[in-house]
Amino acid sequence: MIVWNTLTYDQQKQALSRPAQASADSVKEKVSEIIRAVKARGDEAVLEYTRQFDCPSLTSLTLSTTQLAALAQQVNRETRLAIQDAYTNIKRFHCAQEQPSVVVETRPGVVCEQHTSALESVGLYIPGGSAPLPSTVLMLGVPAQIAGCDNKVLCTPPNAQGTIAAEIAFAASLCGIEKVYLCGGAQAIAAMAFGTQTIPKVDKIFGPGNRFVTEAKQQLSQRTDGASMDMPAGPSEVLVIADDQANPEFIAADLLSQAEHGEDSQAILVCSSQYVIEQTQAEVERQLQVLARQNTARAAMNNARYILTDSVLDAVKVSNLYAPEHLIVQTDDARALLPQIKNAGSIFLGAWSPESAGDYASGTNHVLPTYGFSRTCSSLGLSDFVRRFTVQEISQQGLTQLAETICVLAAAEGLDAHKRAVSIRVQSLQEAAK
Ligand SMILES: NC(=O)c1ccc[n+]([C@@H]2O[C@H](COP(=O)([O-])OP(=O)(O)OC[C@H]3O[C@@H](n4cnc5c(N)ncnc54)[C@H](O)[C@@H]3O)[C@@H](O)[C@H]2O)c1
Ligand SMILES: N[C@H](CO)Cc1c[nH]c[nH+]1
Ligand SMILES: [Zn+2]
Repeated sequence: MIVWNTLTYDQQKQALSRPAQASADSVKEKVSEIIRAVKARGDEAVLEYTRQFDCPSLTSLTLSTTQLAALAQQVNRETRLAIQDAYTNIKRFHCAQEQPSVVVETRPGVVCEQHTSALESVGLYIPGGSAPLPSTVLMLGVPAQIAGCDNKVLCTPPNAQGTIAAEIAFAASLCGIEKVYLCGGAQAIAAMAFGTQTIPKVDKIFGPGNRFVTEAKQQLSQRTDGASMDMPAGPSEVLVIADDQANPEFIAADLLSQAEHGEDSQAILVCSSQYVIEQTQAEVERQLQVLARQNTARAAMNNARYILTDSVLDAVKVSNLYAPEHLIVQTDDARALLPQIKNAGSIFLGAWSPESAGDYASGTNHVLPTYGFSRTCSSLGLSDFVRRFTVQEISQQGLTQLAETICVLAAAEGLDAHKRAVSIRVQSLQEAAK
């Protein structure tokens, strides 16, 4: 247990350091090598890496529409209904995010508009290294479908048998996704950014992934021949703020729910009660015993932090410093803390709002910024799948009214041609009026 108010500034930084960044340099180098290979050799390189990391016997990167439909058929009724229910809630929440066009007459005859249009071609990355994530298909596919993106390209790593989980195929079919490719990791991101003989080039790439995926997104977003990216959404993080009223069993379950994603997941409890921290630690140990992914969760819990603060408000300050992907608030009046919370990808208020609800079915998006990027990046939403553009239409009267302001500002900037583009019009109006 870490007692926050005894730490120096450097110790506080250390207490909130993220495990996934430790090996960043070797990951950077490996990812650069993969990107270079995909750029130079296209499909051949993607296939080579996919054989190396995912499926040694793979012969084709494509999953045909017939194969996709056959896989989707294999999903049992219970799972099918659950995927459909989650789809409905996610669709309801994301449909409500639609932005109406803005039309404003800033002064008579000067009409300014803002509209949106769907991105034409989007790449959806669905993680599959450690667990296939059909829920992520919904989180990316639903907003892409609502926005009306014409081209939806999905990449996900194949399993050792050279195929994908039936649930991924079913979720993809619900979202109207027909182009599915069997590749993962940095090679999949590079393939969608550059385009290969088989995999179409896309304008923007979405989706979470491990450190190789996240690094590839970062590197490719900085290249003129790359693609835009949604956000850095890497290894899962959860931070729980709790007080002496919180239930240690619930807290432990929430910490473990993210720890089981991967060894580099991070779980942090910041709590104003030493008793609750100690009970939670004991409970984590008890619950670990029965988890199927006990080894992964245990390894991640080695990076867990239990931080004792003087008050709940101090706990919020610690959380703001860390800027977690997910923040769960299990305190007496959780909503009352909301105005103090500055940085968090998605916030879960109260004892009955576990993070798993947002991961699967409540309706919010589970693709969220990690590594502290929740300070500046938003959780994924409909607006990420559209671009905004403005339109203006100015009448003779409108331009005449604006002319002096424009001409004075253009002169102040020493840009004569700008000034002339207005004055020439105003003069023509004055001459016509003579
Ligand atoms: N932040 C979010 O919104 C969010 C949402 C869902 C999942 N996640 C995270 O996504 C991650 C999924 O990771 P995953 O590993 O299960 O699947 P993944 O699909 O992201 O990664 C698997 C791929 O990693 C590549 N890879 C593995 N070892 C490699 C190596 N040594 N060198 C180069 N490439 C290598 C392989 O190409 C493989 O196909 C988890 O960390 C999970 O926490 C985050
Ligand atoms: N918690 C993950 C985001 O960090 C999303 C997820 C998918 N499936 C289960 N959980
Ligand atoms: Zn999760």
